[in-house]
Amino acid sequence: MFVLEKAPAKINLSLDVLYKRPDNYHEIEMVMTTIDLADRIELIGLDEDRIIIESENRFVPNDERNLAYRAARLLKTTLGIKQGVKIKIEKYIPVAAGLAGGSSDAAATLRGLNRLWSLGLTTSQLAELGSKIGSDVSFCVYNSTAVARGRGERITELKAPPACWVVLAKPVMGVSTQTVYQKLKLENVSHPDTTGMIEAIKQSDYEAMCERIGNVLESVTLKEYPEVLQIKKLMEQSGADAVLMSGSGPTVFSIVRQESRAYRIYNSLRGFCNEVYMVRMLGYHQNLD
Ligand SMILES: C[C@](O)(CO)[C@H](O)COP(=O)(O)OP(=O)(O)OC[C@H]1O[C@@H](n2ccc(N)nc2=O)[C@H](O)[C@@H]1O
Ligand SMILES: Nc1ncnc2c1ncn2[C@@H]1O[C@H](COP(=O)(O)OP(=O)(O)OP(=O)(O)O)[C@@H](O)[C@H]1O
Repeated sequence: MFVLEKAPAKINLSLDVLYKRPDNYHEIEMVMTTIDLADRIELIGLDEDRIIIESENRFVPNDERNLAYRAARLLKTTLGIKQGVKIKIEKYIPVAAGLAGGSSDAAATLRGLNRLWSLGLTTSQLAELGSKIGSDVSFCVYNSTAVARGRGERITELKAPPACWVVLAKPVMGVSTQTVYQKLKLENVSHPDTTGMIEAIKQSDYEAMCERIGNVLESVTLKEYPEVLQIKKLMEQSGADAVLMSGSGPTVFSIVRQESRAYRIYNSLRGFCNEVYMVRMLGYHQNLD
């Protein structure tokens, strides 16, 4: 028996940090959506009681450090499951990019094992389990558009954003999420209008969505890494409707309505950056231009 699951990347349309909590996490409020850039997860049932990770990507650990491994182990220990699983990860999402690749693999593993082992868990039960693996995993379990609060685990789903193209560029270095949060100085940041962003999505108001885009973590990463700032400026000059860094970075994305303009940005970035992608926000397959 085997099942296949798609594990899409996320982007943050807005990311606000409200305060630092006593547990050393930050209380956040962010609007996220999934994009059509996805890893492919294959789960193959094993009779023996073990978890095997297979991945060709040299940046992805194939032991218990892998978030997909942790997801399988968590389900097994929580529910006392004695069967094993081989988890094959075909990696397409860049690693340590601010696109929640590992979290999405963990979430896809939770969804897929729920099917493979006929566990009958609800999405909210899977999301609650996912929060024990990482702050972004709950959102990734829902696999849609949502507001995330708390440390990222309190999810309220939203309708899909207005149709558009997303061009992403990832500079070569990876960024440590923990270090970015540690270096954040909240007194110096301008906070995004989260309520306005939620309203723009509810109204399917593309212009308002573009105006309300914002990420307080840019104040750290753009300062520490001039390459990221340079990509952001290039995208702005190339005629994007909105440009933002995703998560703690270093990936920067442009939002554009017209396919022809998305291609222009994609082509102009390819000269500067090895990893450039042009995708749609998920859920839109027609009437884009
Ligand atoms: C930057 C984002 O990706 C935005 O979606 C998330 O906030 C981070 O999600 P994540 O990578 O799943 O985060 P975790 O693996 O839970 O935490 C990594 C580290 O980031 C910091 N962290 C994370 C989430 C949060 N709300 N406050 C934090 O301060 C903590 O130092 C933590 O040790
Ligand atoms: N399945 C996985 N895919 C990618 N990286 C993984 C995976 N499991 C564990 N990791 C480890 O997690 C680290 C961060 O990887 P990931 O691609 O999830 O970062 P990210 O996109 O910046 O995450 P986030 O946006 O949630 O902060 C990697 O350096 C890698 O060692």
